[in-house]
Amino acid sequence: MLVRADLNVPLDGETITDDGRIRASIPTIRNLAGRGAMVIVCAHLGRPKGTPNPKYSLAPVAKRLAELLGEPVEFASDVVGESAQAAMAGLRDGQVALLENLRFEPGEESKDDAERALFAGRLAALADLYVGDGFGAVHRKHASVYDVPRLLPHAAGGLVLAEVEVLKRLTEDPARPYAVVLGGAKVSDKLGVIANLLTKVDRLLIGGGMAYTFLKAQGYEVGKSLLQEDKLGDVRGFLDEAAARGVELVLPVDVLAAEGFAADAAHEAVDATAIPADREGLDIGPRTRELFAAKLADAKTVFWNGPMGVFEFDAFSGGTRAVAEALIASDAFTVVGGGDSAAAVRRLGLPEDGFSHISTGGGASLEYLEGKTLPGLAALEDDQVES
Ligand SMILES: Nc1ncnc2c1ncn2[C@@H]1O[C@H](COP(=O)(O)OP(=O)(O)OP(=O)(O)O)[C@@H](O)[C@H]1O
Ligand SMILES: O=C(O)[C@H](O)COP(=O)(O)O
Repeated sequence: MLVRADLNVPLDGETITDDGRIRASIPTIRNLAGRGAMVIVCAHLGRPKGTPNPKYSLAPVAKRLAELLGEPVEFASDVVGESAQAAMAGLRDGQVALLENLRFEPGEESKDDAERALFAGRLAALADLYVGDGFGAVHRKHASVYDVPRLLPHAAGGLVLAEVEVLKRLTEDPARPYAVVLGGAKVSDKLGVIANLLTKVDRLLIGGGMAYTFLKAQGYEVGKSLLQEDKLGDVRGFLDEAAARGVELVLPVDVLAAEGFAADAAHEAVDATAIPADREGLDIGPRTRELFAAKLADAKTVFWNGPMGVFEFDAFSGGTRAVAEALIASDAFTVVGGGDSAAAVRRLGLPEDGFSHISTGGGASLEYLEGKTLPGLAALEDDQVES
């Protein structure tokens, strides 16, 4: 049985700094192994772009998976090669193996259908059943997510089913005001969802690395902050659209401007309209924290994706903490989505049960909320196609 999981966890060298996604994957793997299946788990880590790279090896994840399962996990040092074949051949009923990072193979993410299908065929040949349980990756039209379930009898895993159930509540008649808070660093991915979100929400709060493209689009300088120059035109369109629809688009009024990207970088709070040219915005400032908390206080539904700053550095974690605390204090239906956002909540020592739900998917949840058909979910719903 091939299980597509999302084990894309943050690493510091070989140390896993947050194992939330591995923990979230355990119940499905344990359930299947417990019922006697030979379980081959496949997953990606980071964005190695089609070539093997030890920095993105899943080896540390295999070790942690074994610890959490309390059972040995055979780790294959390739994806569909000799090591994977040997791991498959050696599996006994109830045993678990993990393949090396799917994204070491160019076929996994290829835009070319034939190339993807070829790789999918090799992956599918390792098993005779497929379980899609990698919720965080269901928005990717990748071989292991989209093509393999077309080749094998398939089912959705428990994690995917549980995530979809919660997100449905956000799409079907959410209690209003409905606010979405966006941040993080995957700016180009996430700018794409804004156009659709503007048709659904009452308030959109933008912080994190995403905010600087908005500030620049309004004509302000952002110094060395994260900037998606090629999206400035789109962002100007979002600002107009929000105004036309009466959606409140709330941007930072101040930021922590740092001398460089480092934990101990000298920094000060400056107006968002006056970021010095040699500085980099690494967190929202104190006035913005208050503003965002006020905008969240009377919301009845809140979805939050993406940290407000570089929370991995203590000095720049205050904005993320403030948003998290505002959600914890509110009586709204609150959902946090995203590997890093969930990791931030745990790293800051905040109670996970302070939120209605913490989702393992960032981009995946956002695209679901947009009302899009997600390739990985569509593939699980489709009738099986003969290979
Ligand atoms: N102002 C900023 N400048 C640079 N990086 C930032 C800034 N604000 C936040 N980040 C970084 O954004 C990263 C998280 O962004 P990402 O978009 O991946 O979040 P996520 O949606 O929770 O995760 P995923 O989409 O992977 O599930 C963190 O590592 C954080 O340091
Ligand atoms: O971290 C995530 O959001 C998922 O694991 C998907 O990763 P990706 O954005 O690199 O496709």
